Amino acid sequence: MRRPVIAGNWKMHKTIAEAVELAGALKQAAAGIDHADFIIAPVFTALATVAAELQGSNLKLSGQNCSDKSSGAFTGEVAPQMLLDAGCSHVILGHSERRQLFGESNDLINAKIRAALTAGLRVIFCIGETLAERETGRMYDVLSEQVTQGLAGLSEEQMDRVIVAYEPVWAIGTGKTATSDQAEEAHSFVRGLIAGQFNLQVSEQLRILYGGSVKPGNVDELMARDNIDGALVGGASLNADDFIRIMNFNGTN
Ligand SMILES: O=C[C@H](O)COP(=O)(O)O
Repeated sequence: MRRPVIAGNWKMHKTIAEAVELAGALKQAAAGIDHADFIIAPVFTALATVAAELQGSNLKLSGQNCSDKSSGAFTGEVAPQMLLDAGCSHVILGHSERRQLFGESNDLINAKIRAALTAGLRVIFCIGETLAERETGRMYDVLSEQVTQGLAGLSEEQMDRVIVAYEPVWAIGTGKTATSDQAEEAHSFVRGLIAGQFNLQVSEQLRILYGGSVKPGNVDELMARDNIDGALVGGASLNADDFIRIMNFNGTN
């Protein structure tokens, strides 16, 4: 049985004060629920302050990105060790916005994943096809490349600290969610890839989250599917009521 994960990616939103207020509300809500792991990913500048707010909470803290280097003359970068230092247990890597807007390649994402795992972080590794890739029948090739190259060289022990998030790019921030059938099909394909690249046990233990316009109104249906182990939520994670409803999903698989 895989323990579900509900993660909120706050992207480039919220001041430190706003982040602490939202984290405080979520901390209170999370205290009463034990059916999943809960993770929030505020902006870098709010991490340490939010970490202090989350003391004693079952809500975990994540960075939204990190460098593949541990220190040095890399202006504007943040090392994995620095995320740990700020109170993070997780980091999101390979998000489609990083791939598309900042030109991150599968190789760079692989280097970041290795660096993050070596430092002791857990990784939420994002993959997903664009609409053009889906419509031209390249979806499976794209997912296959992202998984194979992104997770190249990782050990079984390291895979224990990796969560995959399948986020079809066409569903992110568009209000257009993949149907639960489309998501289940992609998740099942990804689990098969992991079985081939590692082994059956690693693939059975891997938690695969769905991301892309997850809302209070569709989370239960998604969470009810066999291969959907959680959600990576963008827009709806910025509102306490919406995210608390998502944390309280009803689906069973
Ligand atoms: O990381 C989260 C995803 O990009 C989903 O964002 P969204 O829920 O706003 O579609």
